[in-house]
Amino acid sequence: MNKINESVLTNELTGLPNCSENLSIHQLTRKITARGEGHTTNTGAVSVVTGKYTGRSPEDKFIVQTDELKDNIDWGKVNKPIDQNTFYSLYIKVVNHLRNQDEFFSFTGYAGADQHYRLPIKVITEFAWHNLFARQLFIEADDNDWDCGQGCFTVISAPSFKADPELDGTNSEAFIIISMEEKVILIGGTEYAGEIKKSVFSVMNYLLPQKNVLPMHCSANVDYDGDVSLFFGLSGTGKTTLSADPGRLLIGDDEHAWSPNGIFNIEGGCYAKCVGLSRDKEPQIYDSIQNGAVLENVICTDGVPDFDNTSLTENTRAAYPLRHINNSVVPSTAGHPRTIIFLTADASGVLPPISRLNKEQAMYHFMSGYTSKLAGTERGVTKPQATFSACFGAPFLPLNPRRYADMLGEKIDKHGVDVFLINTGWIEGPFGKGKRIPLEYTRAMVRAALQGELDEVDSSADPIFGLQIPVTVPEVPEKLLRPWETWNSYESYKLKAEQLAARFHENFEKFTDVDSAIVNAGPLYKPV
Ligand SMILES: Nc1ncnc2c1ncn2[C@@H]1O[C@H](COP(=O)(O)OP(=O)(O)O)[C@@H](O)[C@H]1O
Ligand SMILES: C=C(OP(=O)(O)O)C(=O)O
Ligand SMILES: [Mn+2]
Repeated sequence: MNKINESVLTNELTGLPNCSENLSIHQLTRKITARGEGHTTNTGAVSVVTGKYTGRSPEDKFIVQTDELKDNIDWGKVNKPIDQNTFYSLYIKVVNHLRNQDEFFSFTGYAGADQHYRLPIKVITEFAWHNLFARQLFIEADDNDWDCGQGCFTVISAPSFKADPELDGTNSEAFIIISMEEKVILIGGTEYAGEIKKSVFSVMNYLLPQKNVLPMHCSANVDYDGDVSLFFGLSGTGKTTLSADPGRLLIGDDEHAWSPNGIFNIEGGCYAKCVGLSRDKEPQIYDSIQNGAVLENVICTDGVPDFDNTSLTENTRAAYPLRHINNSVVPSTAGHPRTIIFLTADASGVLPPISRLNKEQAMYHFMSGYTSKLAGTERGVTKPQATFSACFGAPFLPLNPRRYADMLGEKIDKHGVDVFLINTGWIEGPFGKGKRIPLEYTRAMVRAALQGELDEVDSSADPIFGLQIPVTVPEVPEKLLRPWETWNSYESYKLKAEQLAARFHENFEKFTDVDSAIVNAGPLYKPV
């Protein structure tokens, strides 16, 4: 028996008279307004603010270190160890904190749309709105269908419980602690709902590889002939935006897994960034913010959201279930991908807007995970910050990135997948300095790649990065395709590009024992 069961807290939280279980969307919405947690908007969404924490807090995230995990987890800056006793004493405090509330909430459902691989989860929250978030983001069980099976994971979220770092062994008042052994995720001190979904994703990134399933930080959609595409990318690179496509069916916007049977969504809902959201540019996302959706940190006046107001954060969010998008696939499973797109938001304006990757380049760029952290998603990031985030999702990977990369490589090979690198970042030239490449052009490039329109198009070689750039893409100004032509001077382009290439090489040094063909698929330019 484990320590939690032995403790005085044998009574589970659920089952207590003050625990409201599996309330409906309507009931939760009423609770949220009655308890003063938030307001409803003109479209029936719920609007809440999260206070101090408006993005993820990576410094506050820990994994409980046990003998079994010692050699399995890739310990370091992302996966910081915390000892079992520290976890247990904090767990007891948090549970008591919840038990002492007049009311708290519980949702039972699943992570994983494929019945063979799904993980039963329980999300126990102090706030009604976090429970609505969980209901919308995870997968609902059919009535009476929920089966804890071989082990349910419990997420406990108690934002008003603030840790004392000195006493409790945390980094700050906020903490996100994962115990794989106890199957518990303990969250306190922060109200940002993204912690709930991304910590479950971290758990899936640990569990699924054991079942020979590859978890992926990507969105997914499928055309009407069944051709599946994946869009990998770190936060803000366009997974949610670009996967919402009226011409294709949405499978999911953020977390998927690839099994021997095909792909499946880990979640049942989407979590879209809302900064600058307009019906004109992103109609599907805009129209999903209806009854039961949750708006986080969006300023509303008389119930009308102002998506241009970033006074609380750049990282404003909307959470809604997949069924709010009319062309979505629920249950969200599909076949093997035919095309994979790596999204990168290059802040230095030197990566081409689209290039085709051969197999070795695909591996090289997946392992590198070059992009920028965008303002707001992580605490302390206020402007685009270049980063190498392995597998385009380093913050969520408990295992060594090689595990995931090797699995992806095998699958790309086996299924003959086409891979493209698309830069959704900042470009020099025609649209003004410091502007992101217009969304309409990125969409046109994605369309061309997915419809096979680039298969017959010649390509030109990128002089610094060695990427194959299509010479033309329908509906995209030709000049935009080759960054060295958009810069005012070739020399300044070259300098910047060489600097970035050098960073690629430097970052890749951490990968030892890699096939030389993959190492050589990096940038052509090498610093002397
Ligand atoms: N060229 C572009 N491609 C994709 N997104 C863009 C582009 N230009 C601006 N954006 C904006 O960037 C944000 C992308 O965020 P999102 O799709 O939520 O990323 P992710 O899901 O990867 O975190 C959206 O707010 C979108 O409107
Ligand atoms: C929710 C997050 O991810 P994304 O922006 O990819 O949706 C996050 O990183 O906190
Ligand atoms: Mn997203």
